[in-house]
Parts: sequence; C-alpha cells; structure tokens
Amino acid sequence: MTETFEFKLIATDGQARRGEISMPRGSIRTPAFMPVGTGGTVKAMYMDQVRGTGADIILGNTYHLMLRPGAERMARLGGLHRFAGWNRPILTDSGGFQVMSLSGLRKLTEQGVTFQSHIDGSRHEMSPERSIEIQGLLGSDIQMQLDECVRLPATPTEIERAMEMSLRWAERCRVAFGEQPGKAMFGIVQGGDIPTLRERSAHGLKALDLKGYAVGGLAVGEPQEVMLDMLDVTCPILPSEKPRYLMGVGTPDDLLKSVGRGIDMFDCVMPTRAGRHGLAFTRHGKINLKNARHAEDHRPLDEESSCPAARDYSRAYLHHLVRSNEILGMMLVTWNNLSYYQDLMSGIRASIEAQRFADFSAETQEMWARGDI
Ligand SMILES: Cc1ccc(CCc2c3nc[nH]c3cc3c(=O)[nH]c(N)nc23)cc1
Repeated sequence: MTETFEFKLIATDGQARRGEISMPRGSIRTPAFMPVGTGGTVKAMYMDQVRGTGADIILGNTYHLMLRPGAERMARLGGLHRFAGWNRPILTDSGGFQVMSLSGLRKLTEQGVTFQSHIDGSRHEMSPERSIEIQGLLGSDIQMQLDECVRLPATPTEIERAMEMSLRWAERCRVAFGEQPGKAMFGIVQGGDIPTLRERSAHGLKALDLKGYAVGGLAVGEPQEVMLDMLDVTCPILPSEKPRYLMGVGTPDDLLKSVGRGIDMFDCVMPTRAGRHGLAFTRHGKINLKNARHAEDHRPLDEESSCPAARDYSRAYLHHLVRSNEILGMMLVTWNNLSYYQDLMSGIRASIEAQRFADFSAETQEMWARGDI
C-alpha cells in the first residue's frame, strides 16, 4: 500500500511502454484498458466479474453522477467506491465532454459551462473548480481537468480558442486540486488535428508538472490515421516518466497502434456497448451474433478463453439470446468482450517485456484478418 501516486516504467520496446501505476487503492498494470462505468455500474456486469476479467481500474462519470444521485449525496453515502462496490482505483472524467454531448441549453464562458440536465431539465453550473470539487466528493482517485473538446471537423480558430481555454482551465484545476498525495489530477491535451496547436497544448500542460497527461479531442469522428498522426506529434513532447491516457479509444486495432506510439491507458465504451448489441470481439476478429449463420453453430466463441462466456456457451445459444433480446445475451457478450480486451492488454504487456511487441501486433492483426474460423 503506497500513500502516493507513483508511475514506474518497467520496459520499453520502441515507443511502446510497459509500466505500473501504484496508488493507495491498488496498482494499475500498463498499458491498461479501463472499462467505462459511467453511472457507477459497468453495464450488465457485476463488479467482481469486472475484476475477474483483469481490470485494475474503472471509469466513473462526473456529469452523470452529479445529476443522479448527486455529488454531495454520494459523499454522504461514503463515496463511489463503497456505493458501487469497487475498492480499486477509479478515474473520473471532468464532465465537460458529456455536458457538450448530452445536456441541453448549454452556455460556455471563461468561467465554466452552464447547462440543463438531460434527466430533469434542472440548471447546473460546472466550473473547473466545481468539477474538481465534485470529483473529490465522489472519491475519485484520478481526476481529469475540465476541458473543452471540439468535435472534428472544426476551424483552426475554433480549435485554438478551445485549446487555449482548456490550458487556462488546467491551471485552475491544478490550484483547486491542491496537494492530494495518493491521488492524481491529469491534464488533457487538446488542439484538434492541428500539429502546432497540439504541440502548444502539450508544452503548456508539461509546464504545470502534472502527475499524468491525457490526449483528448480525438475519437470524435476523425479517421484513424489523423488520430495516429496526432499521437506522433503529442507523445514525444509529454514527459516519459508520466502516464499517458488516450481518451475514448478504441477498437482493438486502435489499441495496438496507439500503444506502439507511446500510450499507456485507454477507455472506450466499445466492448460494453457492442456487447449489448450482440457484437462479440474475439481473437479471430468481430462476430455479429445476430447473423443467421450462427443459428446452428455449436462451437463456443473461443474454447481457449478463460472466460466462461467465451468458452461454455454455443454460438447458437448466444445467437438465440441476442435475437430474442434476452438480458442474459447482453450479460454474456459484454463479459466476453471485456475479457477479450483485457486478454489483449495482457498480451501487449507481456510482448513489451519480451521485446517482441511488433511481432505480437502483427500476429494479432493477422488473426483478425484471417477472420472467424
Ligand atoms: C465514464 C467515462 C466515459 C468517457 C470518457 C472519455 C470521454 C472523452 C472522449 N471520448 C471520446 N473522445 C473523447 C475526448 C475527450 C476529451 O477530449 N476530453 C474529455 N474530458 N473526455 C473525452 C471518460 C469517462
């Protein structure tokens, strides 16, 4: 048990990094995939099942939880860890991204953002200071700065304005966060798809000497190669001794290519959302279980998997559950998908330690391409 936040680099292989973050509530093996638990639940999963897939940390969401059940109420209930039954680290987003994508009647100023709840229409104000306060009330271990993420495509003027304001908000969040030894506040690099603005943002945040750095403003509709180009610009500027978190990413292919460009942490709704729609991620690639070709396929998704959902149920049964919109269908395919994502991260970590990440990456992509045997 450490009372501090420490990131240790264990091995590197090219730009890929194998590390470990030590925190009071537990350690995080990197590169890490962080399941999204927006409203205090990883949808269709029990928390001990989430841990069983190999997750070291989950995500919670300031926007959703401040609206329901409320930040002060969450604090009175003992915080998000006790509320949701997850005693390991939790990372919370600052809420700005969700305000811009979910709420109504938004007004964004230097002071912060005011918005209308998508649940009951009530008015709320979120300043950088209030976002950090809410994340503290939730009991978050890794807190994100309040930022403005611009949807692409956007004009250079718009992207620069949002990037500069996000930089000013990072400083306000750093002051509001203060010194909390066992916790961390990460800055978020913005700058859209413009290299010079990405460099300005990364250098500006680096000067604040934060405990970790997220790369934001991506996975917002841009082509994969634009995302990867922005990583090539941004990662070399960020301090190598601090963790790097690519927000909202991504598919298994995105994960491989982003690890190869120096990213340590990922979150994405893909495995859980796809699971609820009957889309299974496996070592052989994606399988749409709604497709009639699975109706009499007695094979499991992956007989070599350690996950019961992948090993102990026929594709015919999963096809039936998904077609019938049975709750168990969502549960089993979500379980399979999160297990696959964690198995992929585990393979990535081992390959970096063995100095064979490039081979592992090529072999994995080859398996996907060969498709569903
Ligand atoms: C619970 C939870 C859900 C989702 C997220 C990440 C949400 C997310 C993005 N998702 C895709 N692209 C994204 C970009 C940004 C961004 O630039 N800034 C912030 N604060 N969040 C982002 C964090 C926590």
